[in-house]
Amino acid sequence: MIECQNLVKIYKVADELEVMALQGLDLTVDKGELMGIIGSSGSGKSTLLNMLGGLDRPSAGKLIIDGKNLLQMSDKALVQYKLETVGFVWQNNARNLIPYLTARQNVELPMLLKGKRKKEWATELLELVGLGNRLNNRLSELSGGEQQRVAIAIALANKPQLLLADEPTGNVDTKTADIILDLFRKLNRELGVTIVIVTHDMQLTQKMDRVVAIRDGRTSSEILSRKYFDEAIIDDSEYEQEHSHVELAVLDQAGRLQIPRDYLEAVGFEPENNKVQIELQDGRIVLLNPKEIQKVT
Ligand SMILES: Nc1ncnc2c1ncn2[C@@H]1O[C@H](COP(=O)(O)OP(=O)(O)OP(=O)(O)O)[C@@H](O)[C@H]1O
Repeated sequence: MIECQNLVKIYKVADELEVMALQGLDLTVDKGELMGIIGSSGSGKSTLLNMLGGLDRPSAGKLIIDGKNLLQMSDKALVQYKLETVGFVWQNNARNLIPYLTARQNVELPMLLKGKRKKEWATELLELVGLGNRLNNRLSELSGGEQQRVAIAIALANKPQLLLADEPTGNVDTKTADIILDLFRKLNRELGVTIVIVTHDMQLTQKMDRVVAIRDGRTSSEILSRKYFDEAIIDDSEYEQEHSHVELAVLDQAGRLQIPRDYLEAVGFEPENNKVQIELQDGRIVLLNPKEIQKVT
């Protein structure tokens, strides 16, 4: 569904000043997947989501979504892409919602923009997100969690292939966050829509099959649930353990590997020491701290 290769995004902030928000990011997402993206503040998560959603254009690299090349797309095709292929859910749902319209009218709005209002589909969607009894309530009469569910129904109004959510549970309490994530899982299962969720909530990531960590504008590691890992990589039921995850570091096409900082710290690698010794030992690649080797010899 999504193929990002060596994706670069450079923002010009002043005449001579540039920020490289994505620094050659690689990411593949399969059709029908529900996956999470995590990373510290400023790592490039929102930038990536904006690229995937066609809200902004990458500076370089490859970005193919649903067979469409987003780097070569005309402005007109991009407008069509945003309307038809992709749906967005934001942390601040005021971006999607009109308070004086009812829940159903809000869901009908993107359909009207595309050309045709479909009352039954709007009703069906609101039922699907658990708001069948709130169809005719104005948005201002709904709770924060309910409004977020309307926002999800709006994002699905034009039957997108891809649903993107940027911190969708950022403004709700833990219990509501849990309900919203369960809802994403249900929609993923029942509608088959591919879902990418940016979150900093590690509790939520426990419930996802695959989580990709971004550091400094690059994919640094992937955390896979054991179940997903077994199906995707090895077929060994010995590993069956629910809610247990494995972490995979990403090896890019040039053979570069990013090692999580906490791993380096745990074995005493210092940031200023930018070299490790690399050895092949019994079919394993072993990284050694050069300082330790000096001590031994
Ligand atoms: N429109 C912009 N103009 C200039 N710089 C930008 C712009 N948008 C983002 N950046 C910069 O790009 C980098 C990545 O920002 P981004 O918002 O993608 O990070 P993030 O991981 O989503 O952070 P957060 O979790 O705080 O939202 C940051 O250094 C940010 O300052």
